Amino acid sequence: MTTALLSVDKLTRRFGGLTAVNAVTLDLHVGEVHAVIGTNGAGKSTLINMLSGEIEASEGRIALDGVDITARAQSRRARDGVGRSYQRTTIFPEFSVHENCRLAAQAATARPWAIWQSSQRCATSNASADAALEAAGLAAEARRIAGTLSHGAQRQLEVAMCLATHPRVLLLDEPLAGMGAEETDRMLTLLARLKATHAILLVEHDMDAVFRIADRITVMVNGTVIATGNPTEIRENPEVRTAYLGEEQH
Ligand SMILES: Nc1ncnc2c1ncn2[C@@H]1O[C@H](COP(=O)(O)OP(=O)(O)OP(=O)(O)O)[C@@H](O)[C@H]1O
Repeated sequence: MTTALLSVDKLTRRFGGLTAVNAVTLDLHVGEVHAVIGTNGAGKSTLINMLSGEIEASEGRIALDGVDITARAQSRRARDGVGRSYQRTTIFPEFSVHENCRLAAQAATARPWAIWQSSQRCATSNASADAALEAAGLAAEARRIAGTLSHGAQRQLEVAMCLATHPRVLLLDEPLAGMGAEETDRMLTLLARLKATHAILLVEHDMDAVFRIADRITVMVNGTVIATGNPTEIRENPEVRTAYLGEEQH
């Protein structure tokens, strides 16, 4: 097993009297898709929001490459290589596919005001956008207006926008939501390719897809991890079957 790229140790988040995430510990490795599953309100989005830096942890530690980043702001974490996608689509529909990626690349730089420079002069951002679209399988759509893409291709574009920021860790919040079978297949193929060079955390409700793509699965119930293991271990775990998969314990 490789050394973890992102280590999460006893991460906790309270909202008043509610403990949304309770002492969660997990590791993300390059070469692995690590899925986090759980029923509605289990704390999955809150966990991702803490890892990306959108909300602060109440307790616990997040380390990237062994360096404590718990107190770092979201913008700094993004520059350090922690990228995320969102549950809802965040593209600019009236801009081209390429422009969306270029803007994402520029926004992630240490000089965000460069966003006002002529796009032609932003050679680095253009190159990042080209590479991200290639990696996400969208190079042929670069000139299309983003809003005219299919729903599945728009979710692919969101992954491309994330890739344009040169992340090493990908935090993906329900990337398969609303997708048909063919679009799901395309996204899973993309994730299988990306995991060779990234550590991927996948929050997803589509259990068929999770069990197809995940190398490791963490199961959360009411903010607490009740099991972590490979798909076979999780499928056979009696506690998981009772608490989450809705089956009686035999
Ligand atoms: N900003 C907030 N203020 C108060 N409570 C919150 C806040 N954000 C989340 N919660 C609560 O924390 C708990 C965990 O929510 P969270 O959205 O992380 O769950 P989830 O597993 O992502 O659910 P879903 O699958 O429905 O997206 C829920 O009880 C939710 O109501």
